[in-house]
Amino acid sequence: MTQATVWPEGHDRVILTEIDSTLDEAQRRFAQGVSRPTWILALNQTAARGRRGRAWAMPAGNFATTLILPTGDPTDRIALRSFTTSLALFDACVAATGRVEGLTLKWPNDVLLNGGKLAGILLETLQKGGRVCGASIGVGVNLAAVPAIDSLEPRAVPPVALASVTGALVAPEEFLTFLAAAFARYETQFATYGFEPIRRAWLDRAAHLGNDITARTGTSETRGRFETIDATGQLILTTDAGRQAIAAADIYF
Ligand SMILES: O=C(O)CCCC[C@@H]1SC[C@@H]2NC(=O)N[C@@H]21
Repeated sequence: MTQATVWPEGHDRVILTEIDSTLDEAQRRFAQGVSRPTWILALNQTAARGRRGRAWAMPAGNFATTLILPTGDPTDRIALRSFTTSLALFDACVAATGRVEGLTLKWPNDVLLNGGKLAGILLETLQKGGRVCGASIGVGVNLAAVPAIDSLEPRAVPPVALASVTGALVAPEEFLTFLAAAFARYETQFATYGFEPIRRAWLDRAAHLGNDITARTGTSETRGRFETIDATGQLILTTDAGRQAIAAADIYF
């Protein structure tokens, strides 16, 4: 069962049949002048990318969007949108399916369903004249199908599709409204109360909090107990060498 949701006031949307990557399209459109939050939804992408230079495969029926978010915020505050977006994505999945069972968040911003990767986020900054003046937030969700399994890296969380686990067949256009509405709510909360309530909400939904996990940065690995995330969104691990704050890494359970 889905709940009625309205498109958020002040946000624009563009729906494209096909594009190389919605992140690239966001850069192009921002360069031409975009002053309001603008969601670019593509029904197919021919050159989509994921975190750390990986390709992102998009079977038919899956969800791909990039939000152009014009903002004068400094880059450390822009980076925290990674957490507001993952919370919004979590809520959009609940709204689309009517269930919360099995949904968790993996640092920094993946959404897991029954331990499999349902959705990922890639956040980049937007610049004009060498000055950062916005974010492009790319979101991919396996709504209908999982990408080919041969593209999976060793130890990576296997992909999972919303339709096969929950039975919910959600159109990308419908999912976009759930996501945009939830994002607008978190954006208001963030602007009003700062990061702390976002941080707590994120931790409430965190996968493997309190367990030993491995953080891989380039070629080095750190294993420790996943204690929390700090006020800047860094991952805090308690390791044999003491407490460590990690700004960017891939996580393995
Ligand atoms: O590696 C990840 O987990 C992030 C995946 C982000 C994929 C989305 S799909 C829409 C947007 N356009 C892209 O080229 N990538 C992002």
